[in-house]
Amino acid sequence: MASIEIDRITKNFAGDATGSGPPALGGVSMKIADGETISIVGSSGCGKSTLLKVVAGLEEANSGRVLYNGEDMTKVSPQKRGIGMVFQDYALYPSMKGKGNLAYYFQVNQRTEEEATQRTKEVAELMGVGFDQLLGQAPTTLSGGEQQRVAIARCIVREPQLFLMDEPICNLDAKLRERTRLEIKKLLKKFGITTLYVTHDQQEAIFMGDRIAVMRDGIVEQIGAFDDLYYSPANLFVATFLGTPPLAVLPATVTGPSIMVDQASWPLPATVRPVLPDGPIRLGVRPEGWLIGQPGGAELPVRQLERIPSERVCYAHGTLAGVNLTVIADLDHPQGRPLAITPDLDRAYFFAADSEKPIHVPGPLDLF
Ligand SMILES: Nc1ncnc2c1ncn2[C@@H]1O[C@H](COP(=O)(O)OP(=O)(O)OP(=O)(O)O)[C@@H](O)[C@H]1O
Repeated sequence: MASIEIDRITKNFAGDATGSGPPALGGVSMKIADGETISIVGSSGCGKSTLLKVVAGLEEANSGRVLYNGEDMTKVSPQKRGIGMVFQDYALYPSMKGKGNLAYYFQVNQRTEEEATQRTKEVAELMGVGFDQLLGQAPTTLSGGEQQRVAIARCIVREPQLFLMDEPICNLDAKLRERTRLEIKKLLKKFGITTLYVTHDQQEAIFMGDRIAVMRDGIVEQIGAFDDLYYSPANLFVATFLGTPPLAVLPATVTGPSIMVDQASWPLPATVRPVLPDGPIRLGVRPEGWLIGQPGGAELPVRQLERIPSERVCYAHGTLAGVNLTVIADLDHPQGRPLAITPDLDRAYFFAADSEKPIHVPGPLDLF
C-alpha cells in the first residue's frame, strides 16, 4: 500500500511544445493518502488520462515528480511500480480462462499455488454471486462487462500498492455498472488500495471517491469531499461542473438590500447582504434551491417536465432572464402551467459579474 504525492507535474505533448495550445498537464499537484480513493472528473481532453499515465510511468512528465511513499518514481519503470491498471478496453490474456488470468501473476513471480488459490477465492467471493462461473470461462466467451470484471479482479489479486482506473465500467449497462462499482469499492476498502479513479459519471465519482478532483485544461481546479466542492466551490467552473441538473447562473443586480433578476426583486438575507457589492452580479441557484409558489416569485414558463417517479418529483425545465434552468416541482405539476419561483437566497451562490471568483457560497449545509 502506498501514499502518493503528485508534485507539480507538467506535460506537453510534441504538438503542444511550441505553445500552440495549453499543456496537457499544467502543474498538477495532489497528495493521496494510503488507502484513499480519489475520483478525477473534468471535461473531455482536460488531462485525466495523461495524469494517470504519468503516475503509472507510461508517459514521461516534462517537469515535476511522482512519489510513492515518499520515494521519487521518476527512474522506476512502470513494471516495477506495483500498480494495477484497468482501462476501458483492458484486454485479458485470451488463451487463458478467467482463473488462469488471475493466477498468472503468481506463476511468473514464483509465488505458491496455495497463495494464488487462496487469494483468487477471496477476491472471487467479494466479486459476488456468479463470479466463480466467469473464472471457468475463456475471455472470448465472456461479454465485455464480464471481461472487465475479471480484469478488475486480476488487478486486485496482485495486491497493487496503487490502483489506476480509467473509466473502467463505462462500457457496462446501467444495472451492471451499479453492481460493479459496488464490487470495486468493496474490494478497494477491504484491501485498502490507494486509487485514482477517472470517470465522466458524477454519481460514480461521488460513490467511489473519498475525495474528488475537478480538472480543467490540465489544472486541478479543486480537490475535496463532494460536499466541499458542491457547497463551497472554489470558482464558477467547479460550481457549474458538479451537480445534475447543473447550477443555473443568472445575471442579477444588487441594489442595497435587494437583488433583482429580470423583473423580480427579492430581499437579501442579513448573512449575505453585507458582503455583496452594489451593481451587477451573477446569482447561482441549484435545482433544489428554488422555492415554489411564494408571493413575489418570478414566473417561469415550463418548457418541459421530466418526471422522476422514484424521487416523487419532477424536473421542470424553463428559461428565466435568458438562462435555461431546472427547478424541482411536484410530480403531478400540470403540463403547461408556469411556476412562481423564488431563489432560496440562504442557499444561493454569488459570483462577480466579470470573474469566476465566488463572493459568497452557502458552505456545507446543516442537513439534519
Ligand atoms: N499521445 C498524445 N499525443 C499528443 N497529444 C495527446 C496525447 N495524449 C493526449 N494528448 C492531448 O492531451 C490532452 C489531454 O488528453 P487526455 O487524454 O489526458 O484527456 P482526458 O481528460 O483523459 O480526456 P477524455 O475524458 O476524453 O478521455 C488532450 O488535448 C489530448 O489531445
